[in-house]
Amino acid sequence: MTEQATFRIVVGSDDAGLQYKDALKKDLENDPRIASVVDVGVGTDEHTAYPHVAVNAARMVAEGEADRALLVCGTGLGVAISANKVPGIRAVTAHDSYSVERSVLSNNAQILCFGQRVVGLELARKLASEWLDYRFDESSPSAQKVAAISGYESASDASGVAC
Ligand SMILES: O=C(CO)[C@H](O)COP(=O)(O)O
Repeated sequence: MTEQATFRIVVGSDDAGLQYKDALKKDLENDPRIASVVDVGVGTDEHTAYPHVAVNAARMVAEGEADRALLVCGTGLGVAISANKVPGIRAVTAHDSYSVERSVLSNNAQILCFGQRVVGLELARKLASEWLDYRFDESSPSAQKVAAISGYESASDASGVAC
């Protein structure tokens, strides 16, 4: 039975991540688990710095225009740091299978970041594919820990949420 297309994905990179972003985008466009792919750049010969691309993508997720984002820069670090500035966003850099799994199952992260200068393309493609199979379980023990993260975002509750 064909799995129902569920994810609306946004992809983005700086020029250091362009090659991987384009390769991953092509994979996603051919993946039956994907409903739509939006590319927020960069394009060829475009040199927008990673914070702007990452925040644009993260805002789309935070505002419900996309379900998840896949971001690439040289290390995968700058795009994650930038995306995490958007309230409600949990972005991680992960280059191994276990971390990718836990980024969803433990952290309910909506954004996965890769470093084109760090991980091989074939591994990145495999990790992106695995990532699409994971769904956060709101009834799991991890849910209250994720809620605690969100609690620290609230200006009115600087002490956070106990768990
Ligand atoms: O990896 C990057 C940011 O984390 C980016 O692709 C390169 O940044 P730079 O070293 O500041 O040029």
